[in-house]
Amino acid sequence: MYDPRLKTFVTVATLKSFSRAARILFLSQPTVSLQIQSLEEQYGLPLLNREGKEITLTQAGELLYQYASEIIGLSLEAETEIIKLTGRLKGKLVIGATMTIGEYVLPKIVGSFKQQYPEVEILMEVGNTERIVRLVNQGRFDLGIIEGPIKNYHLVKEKFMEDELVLIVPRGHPWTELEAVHFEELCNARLILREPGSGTRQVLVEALLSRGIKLSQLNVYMELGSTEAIKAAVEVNLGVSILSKMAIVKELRLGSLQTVAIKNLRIMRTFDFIYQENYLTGLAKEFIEFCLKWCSN
Ligand SMILES: O=S([O-])[O-]
Repeated sequence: MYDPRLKTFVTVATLKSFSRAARILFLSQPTVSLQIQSLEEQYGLPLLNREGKEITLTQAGELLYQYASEIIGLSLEAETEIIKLTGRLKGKLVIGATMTIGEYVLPKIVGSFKQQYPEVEILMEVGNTERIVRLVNQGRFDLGIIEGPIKNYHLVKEKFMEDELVLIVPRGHPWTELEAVHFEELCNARLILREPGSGTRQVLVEALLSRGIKLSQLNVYMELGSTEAIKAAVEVNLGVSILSKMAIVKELRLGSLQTVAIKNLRIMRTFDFIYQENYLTGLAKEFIEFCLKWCSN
């Protein structure tokens, strides 16, 4: 077990804020300040520059940051090895998952993980990619699982599985007669999209950009922050949408939604695990392995 002041120091340095670190660590702000102060007294040098708007690391702080991150990482590694030795997983795992993953992929996996490891408590929060990435970076989750690109954050990303975004239309829509719809037709159709910040939307935007098309050239009729709401809107013919194949399995089976190919455009993406470097807990590591095995079966 490492000195808990190191975790506090690394959290303050990462978030550049005492108050945010206090919130994440469930400590009061005076406790966070006292812990940093006692480290500074121990080393006899200031670790943080507090002048100006942002907290930055001093030279001693930079050094300690590197060592502290390694110490914490090694401690988590030791935890993983000991878990393997005992073969008994227990504890709490806090996951942040994006919508498609949290609502359509993880429930089954979490269910069988719980069956195998009943002593593990799993807490899962669902949000869009932007939110999950931000909260993983703040240390709020042990593990994030996302469906869009990471922007402006230094986090470890590991591939979970492949996914495809598909064009969905309501039952009986004239496009279902076509082999594939031309892009020009799609540009004129009423499109129902996920909100900005969602991976689903970002992946679509990037796929369009790679073909020289801007989102503004499409007729975006509605933006909804929920996959279920989008499916319901398409079912009642308010427009068409582009969603993950994983999210429409039930509707395809029931026939309430249908997919249509887009000529010369296939939108593939990956779902990815994300976590802070050196901060992967033993439980999170086991969960990643479990998910990968589950998918390969
Ligand atoms: O929930 S998403 O699409 O980031």
